[in-house]
Amino acid sequence: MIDFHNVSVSFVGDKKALNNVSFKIDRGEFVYITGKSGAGKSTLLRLIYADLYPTSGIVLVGKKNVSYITKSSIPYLRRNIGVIFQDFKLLENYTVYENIKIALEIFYLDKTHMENKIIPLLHKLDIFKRRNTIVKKLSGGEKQRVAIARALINEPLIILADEPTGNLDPERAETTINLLQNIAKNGSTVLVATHDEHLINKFPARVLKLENGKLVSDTVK
Ligand SMILES: Nc1ncnc2c1ncn2[C@@H]1O[C@H](COP(=O)(O)OP(=O)(O)OP(=O)(O)O)[C@@H](O)[C@H]1O
Repeated sequence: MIDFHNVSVSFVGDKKALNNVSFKIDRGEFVYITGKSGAGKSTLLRLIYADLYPTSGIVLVGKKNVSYITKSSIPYLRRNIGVIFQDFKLLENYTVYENIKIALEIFYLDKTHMENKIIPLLHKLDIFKRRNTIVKKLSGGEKQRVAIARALINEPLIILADEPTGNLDPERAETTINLLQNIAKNGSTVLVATHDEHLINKFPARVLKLENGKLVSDTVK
């Protein structure tokens, strides 16, 4: 599903944000990406949703080489990828419900069909009561749960989560990882960038560890 061959990324000068990284992730795998701040976790995720191209090496997503994806076909790639961003990237002046609905609109569902998809997910993430609230009035933890709902609503083949539990209390963080692991069991491929060793130990899975842009270990906890 995701295949990195000797991938490097340089932004400026000689320093590499990713340095000769290779790994393969199969369909339905749940994988943590760990490493200190600046190790390259976000850069690795950005390559997968074609927000960035490798400086050298090959990134294959579902057998497609992302370096050859044209700007006009990026939306087709992203239809299959749900991204939970560190800074949420929600529409702050829209309600919780509208933020999730917009992500579904590309599928042209009727109103009832849409509600039948959105409402159970709002309950699952414990944000149903906030469905008509404008996003800018929400707490950080609530915004994070909306961002998670928006990423999951299309049932994408790949879910990329950059510190998805960073703003959540420990109990909600555990619920979220549990939810993401269950989604992987249903066939989606899930990558979670996190610093949180406690969560990794509590919900063990494959761990790719980055240090200064290098992949230093690939282990199953
Ligand atoms: N747009 C950019 N321009 C220049 N340098 C960048 C850019 N984005 C990232 N970097 C650099 O690349 C390296 C890797 O950054 P990246 O954001 O991938 O790390 P990270 O592991 O996700 O960190 P964090 O946990 O703090 O989000 C860092 O040295 C960072 O300063």
